[in-house]
Amino acid sequence: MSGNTFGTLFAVTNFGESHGPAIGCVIDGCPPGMALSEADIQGDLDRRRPGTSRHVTQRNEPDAVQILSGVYEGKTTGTPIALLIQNTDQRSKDYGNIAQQFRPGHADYTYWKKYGIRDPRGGGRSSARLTAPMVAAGAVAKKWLAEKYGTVFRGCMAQIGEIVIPFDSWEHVPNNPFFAPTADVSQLEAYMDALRKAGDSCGARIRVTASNVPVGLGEPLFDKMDADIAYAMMGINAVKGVEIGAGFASVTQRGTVHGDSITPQGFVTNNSGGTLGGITSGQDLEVSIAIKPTSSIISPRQSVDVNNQPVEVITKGRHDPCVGIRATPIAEAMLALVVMEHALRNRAQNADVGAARMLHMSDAAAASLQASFL
Ligand SMILES: C=C(O[C@@H]1CC(C(=O)O)=C[C@@H](OP(=O)(O)O)[C@H]1O)C(=O)O
Repeated sequence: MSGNTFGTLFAVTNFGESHGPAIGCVIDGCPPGMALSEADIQGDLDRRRPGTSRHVTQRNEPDAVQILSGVYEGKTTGTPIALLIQNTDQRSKDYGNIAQQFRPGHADYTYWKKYGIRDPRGGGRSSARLTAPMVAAGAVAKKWLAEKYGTVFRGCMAQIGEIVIPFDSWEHVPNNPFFAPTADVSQLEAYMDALRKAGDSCGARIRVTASNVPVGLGEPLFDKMDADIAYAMMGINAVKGVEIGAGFASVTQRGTVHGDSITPQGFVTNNSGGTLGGITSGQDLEVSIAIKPTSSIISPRQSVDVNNQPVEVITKGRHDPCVGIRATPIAEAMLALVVMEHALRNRAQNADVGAARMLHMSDAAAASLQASFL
């Protein structure tokens, strides 16, 4: 395995480079019979695409998706779904110097050391552009899960650099370039304008949730739901931390506080982040990720070239001063792929009883259904 496929039952194989002719993915394992068109996928790609505000890279890609296979007369056929996104706005001359040098904090160094060859144009295979096919695949998973269980995925920016963003309402998220859940983003705009002028970059914290998640997804020892979420989130470029539920705040919580009380009406709090023992509880999945500052910045930094000679690296070209600004739809997509994988897995092992519980039947009703299967 060479690390380009995510998932097993809903397997997404990602291909392409930032400045090659196209990028895309092949989804193998999508259940048949679901209505699917490009329009179902394009909305999320539009939310992620570059060039949409002054706060992100000015590379202008339409990221128009084309379905090449796996759909007949508007429905998935159960065969591989190939999704293609053309690259149309490459400017490879910006990468002339970088081809021989290593940007501090970038995969340039490790790709070169590992393979002895790399496509440096736009970051090549290590480019954050390769998140676009995952967003496309995630849109397919989101659609299936919405139709089957009513599952809804939402994300927002919780912090940019030093600025903690208050959560006012999900309604604000689509109305500003930051995916901020608040109406007034003037402070964020001023912060980013100053950062860009200073030739520097910053990190971000992104929150992503899933509601109406079926109960019982996730496996007992390994392949826990939370373990797979962490694996998926760490697969996103520039992610350096993942929290589930209370996350690192659990360190200072007491057991009397952390354990979510259960009433006949349900859980009182959600410190667990929607998983207990690695298995979904039916509460919302609550995930938070830390994204590091972009490594491609114009400010000069100390490094070496491919001959190990000292150089001062200055990264020219079009870059995101904060890759976190466009990360919200990516995190939603990766969470959807994890839930999709586990939904199919649970269906395979536990179809009858699992289905009853997933539909939120009472334990007594599920037990009587179970008895009828034996
Ligand atoms: C194109 C995208 O982001 C790119 C991610 C990226 C990198 O090194 O990760 C470098 C830049 O590429 P280029 O120099 O070709 O403009 C970004 O614009 C995208 O996300 O679609």
